Amino acid sequence: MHLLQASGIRRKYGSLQVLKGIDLDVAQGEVVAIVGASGAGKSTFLHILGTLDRPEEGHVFIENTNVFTQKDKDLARFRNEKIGFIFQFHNLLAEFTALENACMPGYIHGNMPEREILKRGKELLDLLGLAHRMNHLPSQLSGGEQQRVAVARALLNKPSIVLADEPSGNLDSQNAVELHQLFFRLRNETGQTFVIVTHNEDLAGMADRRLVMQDGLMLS
Ligand SMILES: Nc1ncnc2c1ncn2[C@@H]1O[C@H](COP(=O)(O)OP(=O)(O)OP(=O)(O)O)[C@@H](O)[C@H]1O
Repeated sequence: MHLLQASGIRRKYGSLQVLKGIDLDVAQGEVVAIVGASGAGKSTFLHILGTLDRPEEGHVFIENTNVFTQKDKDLARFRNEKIGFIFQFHNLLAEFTALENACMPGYIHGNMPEREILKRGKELLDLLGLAHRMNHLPSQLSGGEQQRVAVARALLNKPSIVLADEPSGNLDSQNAVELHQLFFRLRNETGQTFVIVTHNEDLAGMADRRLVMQDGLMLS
């Protein structure tokens, strides 16, 4: 059984058929990269995998849950618990420290005692080489450090899967390489599963599978 199974995903905006029937199976512990020309539909597909958007047709199963049969409220809870997101622009909250930002999904989730949330946040920031930056505000961190805080935030609730959309798109090449290595380290050490949309061919080449999207279809 796959960790994630998407089948027959179709989505249109107005008369534009952006996704034309896409299937994707992802195994536990896999790192899958999706590449393709601008406008191919990669972000639209990733948003659907992340339950941020609903398809017109098709199904997504994550850990055996048929996600879109859930009501919006249940889906929001499921998303917070099971899915970690990393975007090109990290969207850290400017008035909160690195630690507070990393802990945010734990506070939203509301199931873990605060002590445990803080413990997990500190452990993750430590793992990501940010032990000495926990009490800094985002504005006091470099771009690479900010993106690593976003990675810690994505991992806080121990998600089943992390979805990343151009995660290194805003980083210089050195920081990009470090971030990419971090993904594989997390996979190797914790079995974390990733689906990553990227234009970065070095990252795509390192992935277990490099899939190509074109005009709303998955080519390989
Ligand atoms: N909310 C929206 N309303 C209307 N059209 C949209 C919307 N979101 C995306 N589109 C269109 O859908 C198509 C696919 O967009 P998408 O962002 O999924 O592509 P992409 O492959 O991720 O591109 P890029 O590599 O440039 O990020 C594009 O033609 C885009 O203009």
